[in-house]
Amino acid sequence: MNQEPALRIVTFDDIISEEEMAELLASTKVFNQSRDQGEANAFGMQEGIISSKRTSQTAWCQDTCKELPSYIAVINRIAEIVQVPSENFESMQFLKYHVGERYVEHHDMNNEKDNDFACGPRIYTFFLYLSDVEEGGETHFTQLNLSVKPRKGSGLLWPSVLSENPTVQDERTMHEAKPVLRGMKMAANVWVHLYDFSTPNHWACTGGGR
Ligand SMILES: O=C(O)CCC(=O)C(=O)O
Ligand SMILES: [Fe+2]
Repeated sequence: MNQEPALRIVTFDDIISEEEMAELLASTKVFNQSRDQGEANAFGMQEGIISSKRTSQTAWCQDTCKELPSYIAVINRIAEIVQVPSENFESMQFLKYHVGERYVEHHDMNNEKDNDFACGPRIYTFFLYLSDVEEGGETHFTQLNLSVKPRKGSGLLWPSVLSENPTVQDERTMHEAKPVLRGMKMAANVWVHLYDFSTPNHWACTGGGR
């Protein structure tokens, strides 16, 4: 019998505390215009291109940010939930959306070329909502007709690949960030790869410096 493989999208309350949010955001003052993943060169280093699809601002948790007790605690919490070692995680990426800003429909596993990278494709997204939003700013799964409203401190986990074959994109998790209509949206991505991300990312792997 041909059965649709299972798909679980899970929400978590209070996955990050007020104090942890404050510590992480205080360490990342520089937000840049969001970039997309451009073409990869021969070494697997992707070009970052200013995005027309994503009008938010982005900042990466880097260097001392990654040594903060809050960062380590949150990352360990996520590793425990997804049962994947934190070496397979990209650094946390913070997002800030003002009124009118959004991210159009896309998939977090770019395409099956991501399998060519040493770190493999992104298998999960663990998304953190770092603010409430007065109106708009939902994460909307376009194929599933499912909208998640930002709630400060909550988390959302979804897969980007099929559990029975993690090299194949799960097209059901196409999604968009709806425009913020009132207020401001702060959030963060933690992308989880199939293989070790930290070691190959020293030389080149998807996600480096975007
Ligand atoms: O802001 C959101 O709700 C989703 C953002 C997103 O999909 C992304 O950054 O890849
Ligand atoms: Fe996304």
